[in-house]
Amino acid sequence: MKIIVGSNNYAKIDAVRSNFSDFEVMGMEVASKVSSQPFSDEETLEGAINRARECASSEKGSMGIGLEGGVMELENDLYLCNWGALVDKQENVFTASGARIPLPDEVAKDLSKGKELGDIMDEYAQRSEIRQKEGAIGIFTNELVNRKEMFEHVVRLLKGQYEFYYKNG
Ligand SMILES: O=P(O)(O)OP(=O)(O)OP(=O)(O)OC[C@H]1O[C@@H](n2cnc3c(O)ncnc32)[C@H](O)[C@@H]1O
Ligand SMILES: [Mg+2]
Repeated sequence: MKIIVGSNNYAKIDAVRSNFSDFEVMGMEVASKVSSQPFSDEETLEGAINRARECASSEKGSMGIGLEGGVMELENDLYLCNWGALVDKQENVFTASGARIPLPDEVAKDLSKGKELGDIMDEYAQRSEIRQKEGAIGIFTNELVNRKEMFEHVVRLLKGQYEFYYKNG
């Protein structure tokens, strides 16, 4: 069976591949239909679902997975937040969220000026393409948890719910 991931970001595609080794997994750029930098759980989740739906409907018989990164405000801090959605061939939608950590004030300040986190992180850490590699979560956890690992956990939560649903059908 085929799984289409709504992104060309390696951190996302590899997170799906490592959980679905017996599936054909491919990435595809789709519209999240939310802002490129989501600013709440609701918006981030919506982006993940939109991506998954578009992937699933792009090819009959395939499953779609959408993974979306965003930030959300809590107790005067901005937290990294991540959401995933899996849409199966019957159009059932499964959702799960990922780990969250607070962002330093200077990063939060740049975000509120309208910059995208991916760009802020490259500037902050003087590296390139952090979004496809360790991610902000990797930088701020001393690389104990990188972006692929974080998404792997989200994908496992999606896969597990999908399996549970069909087992208990
Ligand atoms: O190509 P797509 O799939 O859109 O991948 P992306 O890296 O842009 O990722 P998202 O759209 O899911 O995330 C929204 C924004 O937040 C950034 N972002 C989110 N989590 C991040 C992380 O852990 N490290 C670096 N950037 C992150 C990301 O680069 C975007 O600017
Ligand atoms: Mg993006």
